Amino acid sequence: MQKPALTANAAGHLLLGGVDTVELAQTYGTPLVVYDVAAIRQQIQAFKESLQANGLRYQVSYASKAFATVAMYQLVTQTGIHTDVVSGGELYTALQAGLPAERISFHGNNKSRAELEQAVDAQVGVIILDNFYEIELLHTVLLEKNATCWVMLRLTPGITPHTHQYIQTGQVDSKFGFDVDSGQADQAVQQVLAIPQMHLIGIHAHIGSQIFGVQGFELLANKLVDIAADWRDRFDYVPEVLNLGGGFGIRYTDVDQPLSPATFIDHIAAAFKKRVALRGLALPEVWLEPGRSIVGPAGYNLYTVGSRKDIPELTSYVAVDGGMGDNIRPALYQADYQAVCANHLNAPLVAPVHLAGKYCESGDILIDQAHLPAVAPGDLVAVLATGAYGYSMASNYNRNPRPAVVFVENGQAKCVVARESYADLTRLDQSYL
Ligand SMILES: Cc1ncc(COP(=O)(O)O)c(C=O)c1O
Ligand SMILES: N[C@@H](CCCC[NH3+])C(=O)O
Repeated sequence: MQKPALTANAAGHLLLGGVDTVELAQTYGTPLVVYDVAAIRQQIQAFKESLQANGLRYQVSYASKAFATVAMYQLVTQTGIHTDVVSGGELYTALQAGLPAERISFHGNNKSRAELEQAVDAQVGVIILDNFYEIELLHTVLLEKNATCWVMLRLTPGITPHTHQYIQTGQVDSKFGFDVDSGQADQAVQQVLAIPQMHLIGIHAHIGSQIFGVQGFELLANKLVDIAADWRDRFDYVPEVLNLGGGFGIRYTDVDQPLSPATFIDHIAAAFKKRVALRGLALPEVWLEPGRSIVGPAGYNLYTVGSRKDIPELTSYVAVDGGMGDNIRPALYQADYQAVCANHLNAPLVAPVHLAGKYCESGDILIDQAHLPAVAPGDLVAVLATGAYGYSMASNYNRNPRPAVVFVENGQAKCVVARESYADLTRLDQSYL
C-alpha cells in the first residue's frame, strides 16, 4: 500500500486546506467531516475547462445527492454551475442556499405530487421525467397551476458499466427511466410532445457510478445521438440537450486508477462529434452530472482512536469513535478506503489492522486492512476520500449524533454543519404517556 501524498506540518500533523487537523479535532470534536474547498473548486473547474476546450456548448450539473448542505449549494452557486436534486428536501436546501431555481434539475423515479408542485412553484430549470405515471401527474399539476415547464426524458439505454451492482443504473433491468429497447422511450416522447404545457429540452441517461473506463460513456454518447436522429426522422423532434449523467470514478485506494475529467470529456466529445456528423445532426448541448468526482476526493473523516482488541496470532481491531453511521459505504457496498494517522502522518507503518467503528454491528468495519502506524487511544485517524455519499448517507443508528462538517480553505476553517446534540436526537420524539 502506497502512502498517499498528503502534507504535514513540522509537528507531523496532517494539514488540510492549510489547517492543522489536530487543531480541527480539538476545536470541533470527532468524528468530524472535513472538506478541502480548493479541491472541490478545482474539480468543478476541470470539468468546465475540458468541456470548453472541446468546443462544446455545455452545462455541468453537480449531482448533489453526493453531499447536499446549504454551504455546498452556496459553493455551487459561486462557481456558476447547475445542480441536480432528487427530493423536495434537496430542492428546499438548494433554494435556502440561494441557488437560482433555473439552475436546478429535478430528478427522481418517484417524485410525489407535492414535490412536483414544489418544483413547478419554484420554477426549476428542468424536471427530468422518469416514468409514465409522472408524465400524467406533472401534466395534472401544470394544468391546475396554469403553468408550463421545461422537461427532459430519462432513458434507460441498456448499457451496463463495470461497477458495483447497487450503483449500476443504465441496464435494461433498472427502476430508473424509460426503456429504449422495448419502445417505452418512443411512447414517452410522443406523449410529452403532445402536451403543450411541457417543453421537451432533451434526453438524459446515467449509466452508473464509480466508473473507470471511457467505453460506457462513448457507447452512451453514440446511443443518445442515434435516438436523437431517429426521433428527428420519426417524430420531427430534435433534442437540444443530450445529458450523459455522472458516474466518473475516483481514487479510494491504490487499486483505483481514475481518469481525469479531461480524459473522460475528450473521449465523450470525440464520440459525439463523430456520431452527429454521421447522422447529420447539429452538435447538441452536452450536460454532465458529476457528483462523486466533485466532492469525493475533497472529503476526510477524522476519528479519535479508542479501544483495541488483539486476538493472538490472528488479527487486531482498532476502534474509532464513528463508523457506519457516518460512512455506510463499506458495509453497504464493500467499499475500500485508505486511512492515515493524522497526528503522526510520517510515522512508520506497522502490520495492518481492522479499523472498526463503534456501532453495534460486526459489519461496522470502516477499513478491513488499514495500514497505519502503531496507534494508541487518543490518536487521530483520517479516512481519505469520504466526501461523496458519506455525510449525505449518514444516520443516527444507535442514537449516535451525526458529526459536524467543516470547510477548510487558505488556512481558515469554517463549521458549515453543526454537530448534532442529544437534544437534536429526541427533538421529534413525542411522549406516549
Ligand atoms: C441521474 C444521476 N446523475 C448523476 C449521478 C451522480 O453520479 P456520481 O456521483 O457517480 O457522479 C447519479 C448517481 O449515480 C444519478 O443517478
Ligand atoms: N450511494 C452510492 C452512489 C449512488 C449513486 C446514486 N445514483 C455510493 O455511495 O457509491
